[in-house]
Amino acid sequence: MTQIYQASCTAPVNIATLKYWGKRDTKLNLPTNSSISVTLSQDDLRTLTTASCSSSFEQDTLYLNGEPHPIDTPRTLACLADLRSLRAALESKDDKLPKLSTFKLRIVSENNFPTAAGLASSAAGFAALISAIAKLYELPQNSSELSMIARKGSGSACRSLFGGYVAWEMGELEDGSDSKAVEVAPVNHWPEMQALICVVCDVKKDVSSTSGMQLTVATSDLFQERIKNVVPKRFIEMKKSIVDKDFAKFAELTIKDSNSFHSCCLDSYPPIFYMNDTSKKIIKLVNLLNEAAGKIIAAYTFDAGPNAVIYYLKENENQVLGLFNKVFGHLEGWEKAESLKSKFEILEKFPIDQIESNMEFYSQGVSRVILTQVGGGPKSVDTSLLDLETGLPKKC
Ligand SMILES: Nc1ncnc2c1ncn2[C@@H]1O[C@H](COP(=O)(O)OP(=O)(O)OP(=O)(O)O)[C@@H](O)[C@H]1O
Ligand SMILES: C[C@@](O)(CCOP(=O)(O)OP(=O)(O)O)CC(=O)O
Repeated sequence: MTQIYQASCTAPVNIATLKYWGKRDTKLNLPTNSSISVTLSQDDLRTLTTASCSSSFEQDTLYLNGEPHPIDTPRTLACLADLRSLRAALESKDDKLPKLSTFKLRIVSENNFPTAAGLASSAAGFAALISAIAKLYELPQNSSELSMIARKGSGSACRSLFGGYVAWEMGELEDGSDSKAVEVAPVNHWPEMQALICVVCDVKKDVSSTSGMQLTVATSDLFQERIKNVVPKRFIEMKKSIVDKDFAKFAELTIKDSNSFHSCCLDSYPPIFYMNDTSKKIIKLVNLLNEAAGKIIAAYTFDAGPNAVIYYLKENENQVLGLFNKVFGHLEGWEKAESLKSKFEILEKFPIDQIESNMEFYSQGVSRVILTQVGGGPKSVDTSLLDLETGLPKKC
């Protein structure tokens, strides 16, 4: 039987605290502003990808969650072309290397969370795909270099090449060779960062990020102010807040940036709405919580959809989860917090009567919660999703 070469990697989801919104080059996914994100733990949300190649494979194929998935999209093809050309360069220098760059690829991938549900599956998906192929090809490129390939798959995917706190530097060059992800701080610099995700029940968004940001770039005046004057300053301040582990500052900037991004969506013509009434209820709960605490202990942020991600520190877990468990405690996702529940509390100054008397209203609209935290970057793993006997995805 012809030899099958294979390698597997996992990669995380990242949720931006300073949003990427707008492209200056749609083909290369070059952004109009720099952005910052927190990488979330792969214990809770991760993609596992096995990349394989063989001279016996007749075409490039991708299986996602057990089903064949299109691989011939311009973005995926751009990623594969870059990786193959880096491998070809190695092969041209060393005759002994097998000519993997000429073989067709078979990629098998699984997300352990809902795909295309506004939970950044494309970011984890492209980061895992690039990491697994780079491992298969034994490429020497570092994470920043690989992030530039992931960026061509999906802009935000470039930040999933790192763990911890990550910046995507927008760069200036036309060929995108300076538009890459870099580490702001590793997980262990500020491991106390937690994230509560409220998955809001909704149909698939009707305006994709890609088309939404193009509409904003073309029509929003507010957006010009955002990229010229707001984000450049915020980028520096947010990096500093991470280095200083200044949660109040980090949280304020995160909240303001989510608001600014959604304002630009509303200012687009015709307007784009990603948040819904449930999202607004969650914003209200976070605001009331921070007011009751007398300082910012929780920061909400929303991507191009209604799901809320709430960042908070471990030291405020009982107060933050106490409130959200009160409202959404009936939902799936609290199993992880079982041992903490006895310590959950409602802050004395929190107007809980207001919420309790309207509980039906507040508790509706969320389908599940995910409790997670800051986590590490892509990992090389031995687990393979490929059945070497059949050359097909393993049956789970
Ligand atoms: N594991 C994966 N491997 C390769 N591609 C993937 C993988 N997971 C997701 N994708 C690609 O990303 C697409 C989903 O991206 P989409 O932007 O619609 O949703 P999302 O990333 O989950 O949500 P959002 O971008 O709003 O956070 C999938 O249809 C698929 O093409
Ligand atoms: C709101 C965002 O989540 C937008 C993400 O946009 P994508 O990275 O999904 O867009 P493409 O580059 O077109 O694939 C903000 C962010 O993650 O920074």
